[in-house]
Amino acid sequence: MKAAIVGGGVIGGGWAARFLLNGWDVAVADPDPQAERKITAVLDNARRALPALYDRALPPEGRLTFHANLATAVVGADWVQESVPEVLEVKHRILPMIADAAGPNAIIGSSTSGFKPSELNAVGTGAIVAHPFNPVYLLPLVELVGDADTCARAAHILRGVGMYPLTVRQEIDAHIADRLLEAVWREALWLVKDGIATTAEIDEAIRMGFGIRWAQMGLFETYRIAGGEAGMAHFMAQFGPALSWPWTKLMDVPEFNDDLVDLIATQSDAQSGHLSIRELERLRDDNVVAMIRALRRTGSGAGGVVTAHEAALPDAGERDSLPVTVTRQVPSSWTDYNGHMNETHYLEASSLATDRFMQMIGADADYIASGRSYFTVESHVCHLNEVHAGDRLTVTTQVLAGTGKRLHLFNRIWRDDVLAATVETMLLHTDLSTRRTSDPDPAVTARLSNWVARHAAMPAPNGAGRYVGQRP
Ligand SMILES: NC(=O)C1=CN([C@@H]2O[C@H](COP(=O)(O)OP(=O)(O)OC[C@H]3O[C@@H](n4cnc5c(N)ncnc54)[C@H](O)[C@@H]3O)[C@@H](O)[C@H]2O)C=CC1
Ligand SMILES: C[N+](C)(C)CC(=O)CC(=O)[O-]
Repeated sequence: MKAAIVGGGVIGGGWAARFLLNGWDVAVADPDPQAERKITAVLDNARRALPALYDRALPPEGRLTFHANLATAVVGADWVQESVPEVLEVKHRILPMIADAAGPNAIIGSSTSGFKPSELNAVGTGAIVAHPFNPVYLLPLVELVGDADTCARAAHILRGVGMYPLTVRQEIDAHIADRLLEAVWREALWLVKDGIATTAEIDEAIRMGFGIRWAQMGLFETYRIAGGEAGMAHFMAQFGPALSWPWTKLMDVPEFNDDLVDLIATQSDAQSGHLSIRELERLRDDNVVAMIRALRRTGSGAGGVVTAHEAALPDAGERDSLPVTVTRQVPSSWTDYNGHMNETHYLEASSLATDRFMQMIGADADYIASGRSYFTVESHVCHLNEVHAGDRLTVTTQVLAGTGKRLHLFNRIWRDDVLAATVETMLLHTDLSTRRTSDPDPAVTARLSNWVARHAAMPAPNGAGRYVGQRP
């Protein structure tokens, strides 16, 4: 699949990373001679952040090309994303050029933050609004506005690259999310202009309180809880009257002039000027990754999107006639003061492989919910080669024994073609209500026996049965 990105600035760079790291070829068209350098910097950040959301490897990266000529970039693309500046005349000039060069089935999305499809298509290009959020390679939301069939096709493609398409029922200036953001932005500008708060104080007011709430429940569910046991009706009854109190200045906007720009920019420099934009991006990305990973535990918000995308990634197949039970990229959070993957994560990778093998023999989530599982009783890790952030790992699982309650596995952790570690592990089938060992369900035993039979003919792995300190 090929994506063309027209306009490779902040947002175009983010789109390029999102498609590229999901295996698409990406062609970028931007007249700025600095565009390639800037996108390379965004990509460096995206490569350390996006794979860290997943417990499985994303597809191999696609091919990235840069083009001075818009038509060369667009030709043959399945998706064209216009991301030029938010100036209607510029979009009106670029969109017909895209439509002329694109194939009839290509989706043309515009990143516009505020223009309606009817405004964009006054020049008749068939574009839809596909409005993303910065950083596009991490945040799943894309607001889709426009022709229903095109939006449905677009939604399918966006889910395939791990995004969350939200189709806006009716076109409106600034769609849904930017109307909300704009309201907060206007009020914040008033607070700074009137000398009530600094930019830093306003940011603390957001991130120490409601900012944390919104990532996991949004506005309405949060306020439902705030109504106490009587829920939303009580919340409305209590705070409804406040709408007519002088809590808000949203009806008018501060005059946009040089004084306001100077005031905000000076305070912002004092607040964050000690860090470069790329450093701030990395700080933001690390925090966002950690938050989305936390949300994966409950399936809330963006966490549920990543989990669903991960489940749809293709199976890894076999290696050396053994099932590949894990493929994943090493996140920087797995590395330590020695500059390589910390020992805990070898066991984590092996544990993920064992979980996958349990699923393959039918000891899956439903089986565990029915009160039966396997407990690990012993593991032995051999560290053979170093692993670094960004390396791709594959883990294979060999069954050494699997009769009765016992499940004896040998997981090999590969860094490309290098054997990085082996983990030999013994598990016992357990009844979760008595917490005592028990025989597995006959269906699990039967599946396991098949694997035992397949692996019985294989030579015993080098290193199986080793103890600490043993010479090779
Ligand atoms: N920055 C943000 O937070 C967000 C921006 N957007 C939208 O994304 C679009 C782009 O915004 P940014 O990336 O922030 O702007 P930007 O200024 O960072 O990038 C715009 C890019 O377009 C390029 N460009 C200008 N004329 C061009 C042409 N004729 N052909 C190809 N490239 C051309 C420029 O060289 C520049 O690299 C806007 O419509 C904006 O509303 C959407 C979501 C968030
Ligand atoms: C400021 N903005 C209107 C360009 C913001 C957006 O459109 C979305 C975002 O990422 O905040």
